[in-house]
Amino acid sequence: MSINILKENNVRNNRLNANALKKVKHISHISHNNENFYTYELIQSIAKFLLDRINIRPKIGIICGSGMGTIADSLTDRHIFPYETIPHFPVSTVPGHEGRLVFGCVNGIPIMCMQGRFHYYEGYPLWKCAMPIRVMKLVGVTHLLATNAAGGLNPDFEVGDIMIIKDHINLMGFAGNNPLLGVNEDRFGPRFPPMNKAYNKKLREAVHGAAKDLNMSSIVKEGVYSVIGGPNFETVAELNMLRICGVDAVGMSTVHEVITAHHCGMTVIAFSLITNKCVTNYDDHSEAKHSEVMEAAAERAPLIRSLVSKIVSYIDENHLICTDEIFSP
Ligand SMILES: O=P(O)(O)O[C@H]1O[C@H](CO)[C@@H](O)[C@H]1O
Ligand SMILES: Nc1nc2[nH]cnc2c(=O)[nH]1
Repeated sequence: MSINILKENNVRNNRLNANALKKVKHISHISHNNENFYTYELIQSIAKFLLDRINIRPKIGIICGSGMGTIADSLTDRHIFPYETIPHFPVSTVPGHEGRLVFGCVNGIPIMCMQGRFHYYEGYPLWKCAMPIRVMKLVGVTHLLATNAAGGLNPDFEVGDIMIIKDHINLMGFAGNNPLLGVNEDRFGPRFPPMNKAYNKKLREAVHGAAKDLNMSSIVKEGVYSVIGGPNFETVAELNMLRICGVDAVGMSTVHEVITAHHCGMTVIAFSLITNKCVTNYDDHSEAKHSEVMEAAAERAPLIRSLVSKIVSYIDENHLICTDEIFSP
């Protein structure tokens, strides 16, 4: 090929790339649901809105699962933001999710707590459900503690057990639905984040240690969580399929938050409260009910608060000094 043809090809390619980039720039603000993605600057403005109104600078974020809002109620020196008062925030629509961001302290350690999370089945795309995690990141949070209520699929699990999540199966991701959809924002993290170390091993061990101190080791298990989109609970056949795939507990949340947190370099620990045993045979006439999920959560509330308090102290004592991973916007 002559030098001239090569030059012409280069010019044409550059023009095509420029056009493609323009297009991508245009669509980068449009989601599959034809709504705006949150830009980095918008998330920054939400973080600033919050930081301008509080005195503490939390490094630990907590998400309260269904019926576990008392974790937030037990914080001291609270500053509460109902979601509807925060610019660009979605609102909570699920019973057992109060819908407030609560800043406060556990054992004197500053915390940013979501008293109520967002679920896909509420009609929000996953990137919107997970947006508060990015707000946490820009507020300065380095460690995320996510809790949820889940159905126990492992036959050894009982109602009231706590399952430390060691891994997940992102069923919604299999179908192409992911909180990281859209043009990647490099200031948060890489386009293709690995997920094999999403649930921090050291913190998982620390939770076992905390459970031992609290004399509750017999109810603390470890396992794989899987997310379905909801809002219906699973069929018998679906549950049997999930069990064959190695799932120990099933729910409708958390995975989008964990992916988003891990993507932006946060250290993650998560646990499920087993609020019901999954119905895996046709002769069992019991049915999953949200009211029972909430009752089981209320019953375990004091133990969960004690466990959370121990985990927070552990993170404070052992992890926050390690600042090399901390991201600066
Ligand atoms: O995962 P969290 O928010 O704890 O809630 C769980 O409980 C609800 C069903 O009872 C679903 O939303 C499920 O995901
Ligand atoms: N998907 C799902 N979510 C839950 N949340 C609490 N229990 C359950 C359950 O059995 N299935």
